[in-house]
Amino acid sequence: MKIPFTKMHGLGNNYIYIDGFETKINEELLPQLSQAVSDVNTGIGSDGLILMLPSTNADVRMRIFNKDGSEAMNCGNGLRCVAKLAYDSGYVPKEQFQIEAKSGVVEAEVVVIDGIVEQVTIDMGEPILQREQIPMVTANYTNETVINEKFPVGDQDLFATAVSMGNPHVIFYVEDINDAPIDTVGPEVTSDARFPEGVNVEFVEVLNDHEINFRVWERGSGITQACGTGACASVVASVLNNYVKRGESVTVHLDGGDLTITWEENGHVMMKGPAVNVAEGIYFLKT
Ligand SMILES: N[C@H](CCC[C@H](N)C(=O)O)C(=O)O
Repeated sequence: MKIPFTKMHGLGNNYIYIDGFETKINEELLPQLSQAVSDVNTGIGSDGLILMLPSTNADVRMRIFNKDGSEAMNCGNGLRCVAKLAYDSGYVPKEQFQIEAKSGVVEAEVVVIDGIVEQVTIDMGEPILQREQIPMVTANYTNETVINEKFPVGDQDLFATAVSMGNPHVIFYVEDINDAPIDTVGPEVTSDARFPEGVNVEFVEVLNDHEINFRVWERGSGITQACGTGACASVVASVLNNYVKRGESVTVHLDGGDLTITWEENGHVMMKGPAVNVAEGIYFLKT
């Protein structure tokens, strides 16, 4: 089966995008298709697979699968690229529209310069802070939320802040992002039993009250160049820990570049950043 695709990235967080309006794929094949296309040796090479699909609740729908084939509830970089793809494809001939993710419907706005979508703003909605909804399970806890809570990992006492953007994130603060134990703590915590659905693991260095450095070990994909939902969760966590201010924009420096995130006074988290086309092609699915 020949499958047309577009490879796109948001700050280096790259996915294989399939236009589900044109190409119909048996959805039972999607997890293994994500694994196959993500493989840099035998596939195309990516952090996973994203489908742009018709929606009855919004202008378009996004489904996102990680490199390991697991389906995720949300993807910030993916939403920006789906917005670009939907606008460029002509399916959504307007600059403000809605996208349905598994976690819910978000508002998107594309910034078009000389006919090209360069930047996209997504209203990511409200973060989820109640530990049982993250979900995070811990014995005899006292607070409903998880803010700078002792979180033993091996023989280390780390301190965790947990936030969901529809998908689960745990944030650890470090003195220097270059020393973040991403290769050890990342894989260990992402499948920790205290997170029954797994978790995206973020490390944050606070530079000042409007700038943070950020690295991520993503659930289902490992280290990526950027994580949009993770950047949103990290700004929320930084407000909760009094490092940055509610209602003020924060520049998040990720491996792949910068995102501008604001946790607005109305409770919504706004994310602004680029979406880039890399290539178009045909993938030969062996069935
Ligand atoms: N690995 C994530 C999904 C991708 C999120 C990330 N790429 C983003 O831009 O938000 C999860 O399993 O929840």
